[in-house]
Amino acid sequence: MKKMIVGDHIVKSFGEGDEKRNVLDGVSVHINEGEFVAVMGPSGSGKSSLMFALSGTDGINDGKVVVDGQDLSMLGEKELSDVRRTKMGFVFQQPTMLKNLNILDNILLPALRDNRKNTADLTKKARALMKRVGIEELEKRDMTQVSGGQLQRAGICRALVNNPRIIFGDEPTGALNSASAQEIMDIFSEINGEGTAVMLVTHDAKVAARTERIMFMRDGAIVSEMTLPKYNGMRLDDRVEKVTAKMRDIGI
Ligand SMILES: Nc1ncnc2c1ncn2[C@@H]1O[C@H](COP(=O)(O)OP(=O)(O)OP(=O)(O)O)[C@@H](O)[C@H]1O
Repeated sequence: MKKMIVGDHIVKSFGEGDEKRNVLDGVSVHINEGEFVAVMGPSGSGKSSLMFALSGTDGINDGKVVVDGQDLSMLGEKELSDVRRTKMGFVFQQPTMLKNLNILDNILLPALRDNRKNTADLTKKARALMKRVGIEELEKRDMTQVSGGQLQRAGICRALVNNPRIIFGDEPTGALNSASAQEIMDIFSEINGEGTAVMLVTHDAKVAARTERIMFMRDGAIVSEMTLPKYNGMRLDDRVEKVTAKMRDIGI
């Protein structure tokens, strides 16, 4: 399997002098093309920092991150932002959307910054995505007129509109009730089934149990990993039990 992203001895630190602390302490990790992975671990263990490092969102202090053979530290700001815009999509716990724009325009906003793309084509793509995730009726509403689950669906459309090769999700179901969370996970599974890699940071064993590889972090390091067969919609409870047993074993 081809590696899409490789992190090699990543060190990320905050603070100066005696206060200096490594939040990523020499982490080596990879994500394969089309893979579905989760990162779990206690609060403050470095999960989001790892995601920000692997996506080139944040610089690192040592080690390197290579995306499709390109060492991110060798790229200028413009090239780095091109890599992020063309290859990556981002979904957060609370989608940040502008209040004065409707849902459709919010979905289109980041993509339209890339003026090489045609607005009509992008709009068509955005509408197709909205239909697919079941929010096609909502394009004229603003973010205060939709539910949390609908807003997150819009966030996923926004992340997908540029056809990324990987979606990074930082607690994408964290603000949702459990039924909406599972529906959002159905969408991630579908996207992944079409070949897009997905990396989710989550506290929720039910979310992680949908993926095929889980990395467990503690104190800025990956302390354990488990793999699961691709989820086929069956026996989620058994998978969740395996994940929680592993968490108990390693004490997180
Ligand atoms: N900008 C920053 N300045 C200083 N410390 C930071 C900064 N960003 C993160 N940290 C610290 O780095 C550590 C790791 O944070 P990170 O957000 O990666 O953890 P996490 O595992 O994602 O936590 P959570 O599950 O609570 O989101 C934490 O101790 C956090 O306080």
